[in-house]
Amino acid sequence: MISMNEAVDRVISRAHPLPQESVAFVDAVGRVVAEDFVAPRPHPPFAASVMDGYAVRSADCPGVMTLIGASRAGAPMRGSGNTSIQPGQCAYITTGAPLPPGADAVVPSEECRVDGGTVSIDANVDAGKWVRPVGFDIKAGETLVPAGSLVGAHEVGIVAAAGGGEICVHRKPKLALLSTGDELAEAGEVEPDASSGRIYDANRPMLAALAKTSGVDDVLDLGRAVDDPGALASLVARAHAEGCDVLVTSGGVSEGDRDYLKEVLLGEHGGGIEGEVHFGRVMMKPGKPLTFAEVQSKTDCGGNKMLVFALPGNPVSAAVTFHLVVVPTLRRMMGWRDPRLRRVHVVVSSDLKLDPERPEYHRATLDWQEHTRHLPAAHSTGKQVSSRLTSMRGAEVLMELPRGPGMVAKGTVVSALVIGNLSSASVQLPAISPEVVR
Ligand SMILES: Nc1nc2c(c(=O)[nH]1)N[C@H]1C(S)=C(S)[C@@H](COP(=O)(O)OP(=O)(O)OC[C@H]3O[C@@H](n4cnc5c(N)ncnc54)[C@H](O)[C@@H]3O)O[C@H]1N2
Ligand code: MOO
Repeated sequence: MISMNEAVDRVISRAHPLPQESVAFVDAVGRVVAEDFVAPRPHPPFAASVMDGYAVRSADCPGVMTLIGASRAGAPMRGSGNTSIQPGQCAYITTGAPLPPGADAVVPSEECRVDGGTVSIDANVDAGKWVRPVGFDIKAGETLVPAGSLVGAHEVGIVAAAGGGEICVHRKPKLALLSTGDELAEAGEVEPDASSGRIYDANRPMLAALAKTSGVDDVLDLGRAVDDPGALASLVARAHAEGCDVLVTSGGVSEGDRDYLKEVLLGEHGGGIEGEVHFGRVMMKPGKPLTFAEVQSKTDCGGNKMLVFALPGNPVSAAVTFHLVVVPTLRRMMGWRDPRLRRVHVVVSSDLKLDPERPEYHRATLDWQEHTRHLPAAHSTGKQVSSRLTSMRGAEVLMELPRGPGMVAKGTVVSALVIGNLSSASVQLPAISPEVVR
């Protein structure tokens, strides 16, 4: 059986960045830039004041100057005849307004005495003081958003400041989702009778939400399928025919007499598809039967290959394996340069029993406490059985625990993969001033 690290390597080696497309910059949030976005013009496009005050010729200061006009943001100084500042003259100016020709500095209004039509300044003023020259913030031709960057709100603002336009980004993958199992009922539907052996489908809504939080919005919902090989084959074929880049299924990949998915992916049950299963078991917990395959049309062998992740049916196994292998795949297709989950070090906050047979991804929430110094404390989410989905509640990391025997003692530092949004993690540290850091 391969290790999880080997599984991730195999998956990433078969996921390729999708072709690029141009989108309006406001629609590029969450996308990865495929070609550098370069500033077409400088910012500011004119020398601009940093303060509300008076635009002067520095050589005139200290001194008394005649006020000849005003330059306001959006309303540069204009006038009949000569609008440039001559020796002995100055102009009122607001923050962001163009510096009038002839002036080379700005003096804040608090440092000026205004008396009718004259302005007195008592101190020396350096040329360039309180002025942002042309291109001070952004130079023309400067790379504003380099290829490989993930576009967020700040990048949108930067591109807007440069005049907006289209950004060249990688296409996002189209993902199909399918739950399998005779026992599944749709959440929200009438409660199944306990004697029917039916349970609600937790995986599809959860995986759809995980796809969304991973940045994928084009999702083909294939619904729930009964454990019938022909029906499964035609649904896999449909996902391929509809141009899905990735298909994620759950259930039906273990050893039961109705676990047909591996055979279906190999093309043994029709549907006009054939496939290659790259691995069908991984030495890890939870999610040992995790299966990864590539499927293509039998009649068009040179056509697109769809990556298929057949996740185990147990809901925790489905969630954990989605994070471990599907998220890096989606990231790679969206153009991420480093698509792997981020690894951090954490301090275990209670004794944890190791699994004697398989390395385990133990779910935990984090909090930063003074006594753990610079590392966060990781609190187990409790019983880790793969059917107990509440062990995923609030989970921010998957601690990478080795195979047993024995335990990991409270206070031990272990590595953990980040699956949550750490900006909402519980942080209890006092602020540190720079002197303390030194
Ligand atoms: N003889 C063996 N049996 C099992 C093995 C094994 O190695 N040998 N592996 C076990 C492990 S580990 C796992 S994990 C499960 C995975 O099995 P499947 O992927 O075939 O999943 P199912 O049997 O279809 O379902 C397992 C479990 O999960 C429930 N389930 C399925 N789908 C959903 C859903 N959409 N929402 C909520 N719950 C779901 C299902 O009812 C079962 O209880 O196999 C072990 N067996
Ligand atoms: O690998 Mo399974 O997820 O232990 O139940």
